[in-house]
Amino acid sequence: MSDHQVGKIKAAIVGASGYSGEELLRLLVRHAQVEIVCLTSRQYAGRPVGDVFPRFTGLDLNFSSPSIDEIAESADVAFLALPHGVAAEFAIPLVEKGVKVIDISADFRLKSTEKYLKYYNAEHPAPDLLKQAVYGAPERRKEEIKKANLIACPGCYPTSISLPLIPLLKAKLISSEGIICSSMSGVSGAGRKVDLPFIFPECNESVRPYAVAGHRHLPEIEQELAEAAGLEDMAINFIPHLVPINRGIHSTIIAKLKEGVSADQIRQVWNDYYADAAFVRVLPAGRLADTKNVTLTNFCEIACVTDDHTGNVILSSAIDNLTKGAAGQAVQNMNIVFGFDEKAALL
Ligand SMILES: NC(=O)C1=CN([C@@H]2O[C@H](COP(=O)(O)OP(=O)(O)OC[C@H]3O[C@@H](n4cnc5c(N)ncnc54)[C@H](OP(=O)(O)O)[C@@H]3O)[C@@H](O)[C@H]2O)C=CC1
Ligand SMILES: CC(=O)N[C@@H](CCC(=O)OP(=O)(O)O)C(=O)O
Repeated sequence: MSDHQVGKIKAAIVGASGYSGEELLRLLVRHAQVEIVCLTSRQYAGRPVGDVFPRFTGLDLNFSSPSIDEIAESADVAFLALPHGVAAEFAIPLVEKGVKVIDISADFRLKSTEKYLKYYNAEHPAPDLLKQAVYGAPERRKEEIKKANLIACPGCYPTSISLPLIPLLKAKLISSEGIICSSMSGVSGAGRKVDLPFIFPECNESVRPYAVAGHRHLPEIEQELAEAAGLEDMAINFIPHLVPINRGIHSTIIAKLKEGVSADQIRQVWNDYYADAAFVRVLPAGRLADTKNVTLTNFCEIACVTDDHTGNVILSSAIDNLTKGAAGQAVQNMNIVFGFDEKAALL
């Protein structure tokens, strides 16, 4: 048994004044084995957390300016809820100083630095560290996560798309060609900032696609699907939409079924693959995924309908972008790294 299993571990939330940071705080304050020692924000440094997030009024914690030395001195684990590019600047010294880093940004998700350059319009900020990073999908990388010093939490859209598709690609129930993913995200996915396209009158009463055929999550989704299919590369269509809800992602995925595969077989393969998964809910025939059933939870719901007319299967998945799509998955990863109950603070 490691020391961590007997006492509380000390956690820092770097970028605690954003939406993912707020969600990390919501989850970690109720974690019996975690003490929050540091919450960073440049704008709100010195202010009590309840000033910024009134729901935490009375919690005896203040924001502080981000300082790598202070984080390294006080914390066993640091959650990076920072913009991509900035996260790597913190990850490099923190990993070096022996802090476990759980990164919610996209900096360490892509194995290919060429793809990072193409989709993030920047040279990869830490190519050497990238080799150490483990893609933190608990349903398929638990053993690697246990040993990791740096975890790259999957993106929100990739989580909602990979969870239903990966078991079907592995079992070869669907073709790896011609997959179409149409996803809808709530506005909190864009972060806690004032930006014209995301203010209320611009998004309310509106449903709009964006970044079609070039969204930065496309290479991440393709990377994970190709690995499951045993291929070097894969190409899919991914069409994200912004919808006027605060939280939640729903993905509708269309794939060509292999001859004779039934919806019951798909559910059986999912149930087998996810038999030990704490947060994947396979829905029975007749039900489709609904964001309202996963809001403020770490669950991903998955469901399917086969279409005899086209020979396609239609998959439906739902997550909360801030929980399973960000902070919840990060806490799940922390639980695995430190040997806690994987569900701690998440049920
Ligand atoms: N929102 C979502 O649904 C999801 C977000 N993510 C990822 O998580 C990360 C955070 O996202 P989100 O919470 O939405 O973002 P927000 O914009 O809501 O918050 C960003 C946080 O980072 C801090 N910050 C920004 N720039 C710097 C900097 N240069 N140095 C130090 N701190 C900085 C901000 O605080 P301050 O300015 O006060 O310092 C704030 O606390 C991003 O990489 C995002 O892509 C991942 C999955 C889902
Ligand atoms: C609605 C919205 O804008 N969503 C964001 C994705 C959410 C996010 O922060 O993406 P990561 O998981 O990569 O961090 C976007 O499309 O860029």
